[in-house]
Amino acid sequence: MNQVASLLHKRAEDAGVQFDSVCGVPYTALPLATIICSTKQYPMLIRRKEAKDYGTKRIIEGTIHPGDRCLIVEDVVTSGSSVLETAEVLEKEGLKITDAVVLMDREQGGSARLADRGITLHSVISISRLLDVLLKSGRIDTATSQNVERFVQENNTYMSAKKSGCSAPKKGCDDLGYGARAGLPDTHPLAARLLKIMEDKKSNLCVSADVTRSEELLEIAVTLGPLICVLKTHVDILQDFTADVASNLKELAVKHNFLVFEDRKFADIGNTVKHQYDGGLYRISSWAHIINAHALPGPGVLQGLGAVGKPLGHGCLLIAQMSSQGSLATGDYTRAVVKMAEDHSDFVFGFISGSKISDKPGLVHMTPGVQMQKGGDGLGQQYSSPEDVICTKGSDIIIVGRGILASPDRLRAAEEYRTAGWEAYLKRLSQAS
Ligand SMILES: O=c1ccn([C@@H]2O[C@H](COP(=O)(O)O)[C@@H](O)[C@H]2O)c(=O)[nH]1
Repeated sequence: MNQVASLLHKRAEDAGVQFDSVCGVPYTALPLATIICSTKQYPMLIRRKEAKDYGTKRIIEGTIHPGDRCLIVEDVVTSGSSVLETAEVLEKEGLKITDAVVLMDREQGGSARLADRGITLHSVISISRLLDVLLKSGRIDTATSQNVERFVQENNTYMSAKKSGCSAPKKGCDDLGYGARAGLPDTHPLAARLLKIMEDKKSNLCVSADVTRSEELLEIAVTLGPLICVLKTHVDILQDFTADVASNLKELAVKHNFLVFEDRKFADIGNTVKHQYDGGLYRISSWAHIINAHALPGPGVLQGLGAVGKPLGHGCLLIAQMSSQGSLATGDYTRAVVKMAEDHSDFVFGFISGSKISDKPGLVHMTPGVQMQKGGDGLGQQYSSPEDVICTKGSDIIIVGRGILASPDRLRAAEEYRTAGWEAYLKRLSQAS
């Protein structure tokens, strides 16, 4: 208890928090607040959960000086509601509550909810940092860490509270349809074009045309073109690529109104990726509307790619999460990618991610690892269903490869995925309204 109390005090001190008194959230944090006040000589306020029915009948014990700043102390924060309840009681007594300090932030929306109410949350440790430490020291395995990560992402109390309270279409709300998002002033022109295609074609299906012969690639574009919003390629797995393949693909994209996405996953310094995008055998920038990049090298990768792609009106997706088992793109890394995307919104228009990770309605989320049935491919790929990806996880586009390519009737399979993706989107809209 002494160690924890000392860490909490140090956290507040390091953050430069100014306060006149301390109040612990009942009950677990009461002894922590007591130790801080006793060792560091602060006046302590005690919040009763229920007023006594005799004596002073006060709900706050201690000497109250209206206008004083009181620091709230808590052990674990999930939704932030206990901290808020305590803050409300203290504020009614005229105290100012600007900061709270907590041992562990479970990163399920508490910090955002408190920030909405003008309270900054300072945590000694977050759940993602705790997972990193436990994983690195061999105390938990990767699967456990990923399960917890997924649970945290899927149980964000702030996002779901916002969802249920979202009545009118406004920026950041989940009930904005693809078409409405296309028309927002902050939406990147390429994202606007894509969202409009999706609305017009009633399709949030991207087919991943992972084939090794150009003829088959073009055949997929011809047959499935009318059903899809994006055709994704891995040009470097083609055995017989020529410049003609690229120009045929461009023509088919115009004819069937889809965008071409080369899944090149650039991940080098700016100067190198610039050449890889613009030159070489494939001259990717001359035919792909969309490319993607890892954020690992830092913003230089976007400077290099942007120097080529921006003048051409192209756009880039940042890889914030991966569908493969054991992926290291989680937690703090994913959050840093979201920040990088938001800081480079003149070129980055969305993410490769397993779920919706940014509330900015102009950003598009595309999710690979999709098949009708959950499962894997034995080589690390993990599959979720269209319903799960679009409706539950709030992503925008399903990326489907072998779920369609391995079918004896690719057209029928693509239509099934298009329908499943679109119905999941309509269900999401109806739940939000
Ligand atoms: O995290 C990622 C990023 C990219 N992919 C790519 O998507 C397709 C998926 O193909 P399936 O046949 O549907 O498994 C493939 O081109 C991957 O390179 C991904 O799967 N996961």
